[in-house]
Amino acid sequence: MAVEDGGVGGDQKITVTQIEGRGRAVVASKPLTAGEIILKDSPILLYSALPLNPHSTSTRHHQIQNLYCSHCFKILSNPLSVLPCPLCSSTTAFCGPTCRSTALISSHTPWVCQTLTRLRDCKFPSLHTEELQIQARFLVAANNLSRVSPCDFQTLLSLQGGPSEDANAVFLHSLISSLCNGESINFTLELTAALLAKDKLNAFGLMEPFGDTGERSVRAYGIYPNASFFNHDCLPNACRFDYVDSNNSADGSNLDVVVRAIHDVPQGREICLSYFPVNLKYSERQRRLKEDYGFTCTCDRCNVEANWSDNEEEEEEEAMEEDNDELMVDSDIGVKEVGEEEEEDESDFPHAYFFLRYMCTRENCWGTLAPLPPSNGAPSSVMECNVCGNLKRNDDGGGIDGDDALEEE
Ligand SMILES: C[S@@+](CC[C@H](N)C(=O)[O-])C[C@H]1O[C@@H](n2cnc3c(N)ncnc32)[C@H](O)[C@@H]1O
Repeated sequence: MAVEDGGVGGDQKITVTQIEGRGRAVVASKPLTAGEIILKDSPILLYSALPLNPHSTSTRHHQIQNLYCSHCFKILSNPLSVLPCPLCSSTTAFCGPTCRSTALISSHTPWVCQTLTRLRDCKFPSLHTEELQIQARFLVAANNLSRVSPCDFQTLLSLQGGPSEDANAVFLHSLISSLCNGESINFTLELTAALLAKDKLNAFGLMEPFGDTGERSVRAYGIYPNASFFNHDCLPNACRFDYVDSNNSADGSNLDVVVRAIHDVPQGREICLSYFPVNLKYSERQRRLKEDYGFTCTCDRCNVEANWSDNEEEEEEEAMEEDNDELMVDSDIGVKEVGEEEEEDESDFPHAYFFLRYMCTRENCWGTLAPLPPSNGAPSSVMECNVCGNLKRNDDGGGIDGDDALEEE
């Protein structure tokens, strides 16, 4: 394992290392305590997850159009301070003068404004899929980045993902080139395809607040160059938080992502995130990792579950849906009530402990729990869910009781 550089973001808690078969990987350069902040990272590029023409897709999108600041992506809570874009006022709004003036020279330049308006107005039926519209938004943002911040654009180019045959790239490349009438910089088809691949492999979704329906929808996508180095594990030892609506937007820090250790991590251990909710079953995880990220996962959990029968997979899923109170490992049914006999071989389901301790018990949430950051080196006994934000006290006697839920901050 060769160390590529001395640390990420000047923080010597972690190093980026090349691991055969996994590419670049983040490794703990010292022992990390549960809850410790491993990385705070700011985006080099952000774009809305709303389709260009919300009317052409779903009512939900129609309803939430213009609910967010187009620069800092905070909810527009004060209608009196909302300012429209001077050029495309009907589709773009900002939470105040600071976001508007910053956006006009960075994320929403006149070129972006004009190109998005042309894309919205164009009548290509093939642009009527949500996927293409969101990819078009990304390509416009990436093209703009190459003009306003060439250095960040080079960073984007350094991320994982190369050109491949991609029908969407062919269509979007020709569409954006024709709409720009030569005003687009030299984005070749190959570069367009590579950028779309980088977006697919590296973009993080900034999620809508957790709703009662349990539906997880994305508000915006961001490219976080350092957070992009984390590889995937189906039982991660770190998870990612964002605080778009609660943190300060004046300095852009509301858009930062924070990666925290879920439990203690020894020096030299690779630090991994899960690229999706941990409750997905084996076949679904393998399918998504292959189709979306191009690899076959061979993590400890997958190695165990690869030998399970379909029945066992379904039983694990059912077990995770049960109330998690007072459950223990059981090799046949995944989990069992405390007090039942414990004769079975726990190696068949070694990750039951993870679900009991680190999976949010709120209905339909499936978020991951990590302790709050330690204070004076002592680990916190309060766990925070990275999806719904709930705080729960961890009694450390095994298990987290729903009755211990704390008020959300
Ligand atoms: C967000 S990038 C992670 C950093 C990447 N390894 C790099 O070199 O930049 C995602 C890509 O990393 C690789 N990767 C992530 N997790 C992996 C794993 N568990 N096993 C093998 N490859 C993995 C895959 O190529 C995936 O498409």
